[in-house]
Amino acid sequence: MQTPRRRGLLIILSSPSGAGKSTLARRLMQWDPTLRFSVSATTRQPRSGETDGVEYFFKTRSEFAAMVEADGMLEHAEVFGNFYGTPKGPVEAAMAQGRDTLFDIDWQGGQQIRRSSLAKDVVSIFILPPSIADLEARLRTRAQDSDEVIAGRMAKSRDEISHWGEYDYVIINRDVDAAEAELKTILTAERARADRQPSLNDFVRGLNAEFDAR
Ligand SMILES: Nc1nc2c(ncn2[C@@H]2O[C@H](COP(=O)(O)OP(=O)(O)O)[C@@H](O)[C@H]2O)c(=O)[nH]1
Ligand SMILES: Nc1ncnc2c1ncn2[C@@H]1O[C@H](COP(=O)(O)OP(=O)(O)O)[C@@H](O)[C@H]1O
Repeated sequence: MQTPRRRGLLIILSSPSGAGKSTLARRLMQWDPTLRFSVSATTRQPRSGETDGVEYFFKTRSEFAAMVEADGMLEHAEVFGNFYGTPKGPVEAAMAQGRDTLFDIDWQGGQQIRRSSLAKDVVSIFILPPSIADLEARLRTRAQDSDEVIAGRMAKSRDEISHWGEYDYVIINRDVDAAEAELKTILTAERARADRQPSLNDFVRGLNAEFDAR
């Protein structure tokens, strides 16, 4: 029988809207196709270019409520007047297979997962913009949201940023290539740490057997 692999890690990315989480998540997925992106359910309207089941599962409010009611969400929260949540089944399946999952969720979701029984498998990373002027410029150049929606996201960004200290790592996304490199370094180190655990357990079991035999 094969030695069981370690459980998959839960890699949580949070940031104020426009700081660059989706861009960095996309780059990380290209770098490592074995990484699984957690596709959230949301009640917000799709943006142009978004496909149901790829960026999000787009749901009506009643469909979303039914998923919560059926205990189908690992975490869920209201963000910018819409509901967002992480379907639980695929995360549990990936963890059991030893596959790491990447989450693009807000601080409320990050906090719920860190406070759950899965906390020890979490690696959490907060992405900061280099400045608030840059943050606003990025939301505008993304050109996906109306002025009103952008103003709403800017108004919430201070609150989101105030949670940076709850995360394991913080990356300032000044240059996107540098931020990507930092993210890969974090992931590589955290994986090495998680990977050695099963073999170390076996090794220390061996040392204890040696004690017992003395
Ligand atoms: N708690 C929680 N937050 C989510 C989830 N999915 C997305 N979000 C967050 O909801 C916020 C808005 O996401 P979105 O509408 O895609 O806008 P964007 O971040 O500006 O691209 C972001 O902070 C996301 O990280 C989820 O499943 N749970
Ligand atoms: N380091 C960076 N420098 C300049 N623009 C960036 C940088 N990182 C991301 N962007 C751009 O900023 C916009 C917002 O990024 P996005 O990844 O959609 O943010 P979020 O998912 O956090 O809302 C996008 O147009 C993206 O191409």
